Amino acid sequence: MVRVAAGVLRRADGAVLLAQRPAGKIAAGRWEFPGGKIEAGESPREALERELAEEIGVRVQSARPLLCLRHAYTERTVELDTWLVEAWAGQAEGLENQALAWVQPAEMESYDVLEADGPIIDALKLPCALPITADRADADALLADLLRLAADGHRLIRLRAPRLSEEAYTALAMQAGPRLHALGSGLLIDRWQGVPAGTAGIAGVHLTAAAAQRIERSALPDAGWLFASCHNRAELERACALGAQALVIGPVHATATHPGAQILGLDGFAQLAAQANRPCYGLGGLAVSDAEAVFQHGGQGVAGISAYQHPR
Ligand SMILES: Nc1nc2c([nH]c(=O)n2[C@H]2C[C@H](O)[C@@H](COP(=O)(O)OP(=O)(O)OP(=O)(O)O)O2)c(=O)[nH]1
Ligand SMILES: [Mg+2]
Repeated sequence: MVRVAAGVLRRADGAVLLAQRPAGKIAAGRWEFPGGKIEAGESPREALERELAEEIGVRVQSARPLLCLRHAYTERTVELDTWLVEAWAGQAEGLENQALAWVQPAEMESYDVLEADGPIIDALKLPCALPITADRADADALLADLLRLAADGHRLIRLRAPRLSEEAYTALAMQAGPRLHALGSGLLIDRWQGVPAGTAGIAGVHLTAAAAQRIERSALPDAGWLFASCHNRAELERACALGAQALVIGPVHATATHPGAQILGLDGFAQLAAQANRPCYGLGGLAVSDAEAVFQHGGQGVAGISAYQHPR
């Protein structure tokens, strides 16, 4: 297995740096995040700093883990340890004659990026915060919660409302979606069958672990995000087999909402996330201020109900 460290330089406007692999290397002409093989005795972070200096002439000033994933190409398996770099010194230039491009994550479809990088692009498109609605029986109160979360700047909100009937849930999703969309936000819903495809503000589907067990892949919508919850290795494998693009893994810590559940701890979370090869949110007893610890354990960010109940 080839271990690789790669850096995602991200500017304040959200654009990230892609480099085109130069002639003479494997997959020449395809786009990638600058980086290269980790040498013997080097940590991933050291390799990142060396590769970015060698390939694009920048000195890393601050970086945090973004996503670590494995991908099997036909001749080799790579482990890509990617880092989000938001502060660096120097102007990026292609020191190995590679073309460079600053690209918004939403516009990467027009670049022929290496196959392994799909989940990295997902990680860049997805927010770090995933608020989940509190367990309420009143649809109007849920709508007010959704609008407040969107006004707080949340781009993606999980509508969890097990106490609503199927009808009430569907009506709420169809009413809230367009209003959230107008605020730059969107919903992940778990009862989508009655919601017309293409409804504004419906960003995707979230499968509970129980739903992921029983659903057929062919019953899933073919547009939008697919998220799934998991609590252990078997559920994680099921979610990945269904093609979930992002996972919500928990409980990381004890929570009042799910007493009696098997607590993973941050280390248990990290072990599962390391198997996932896609963005993973930690859920359960985490606060917004735990995001950094979640990043350090290989996660995308913090999912939660109480974490986001007060304005940030
Ligand atoms: N840098 C980088 N490599 C990637 C990405 N995605 C991906 O599959 N890879 C693969 C391609 C290569 O097989 C491997 C990186 O090796 P490399 O050829 O860039 O290694 P290097 O910079 O040390 O170059 P070399 O001197 O050994 O040729 O990882 C990516 O986004 N960035
Ligand atoms: Mg390289």
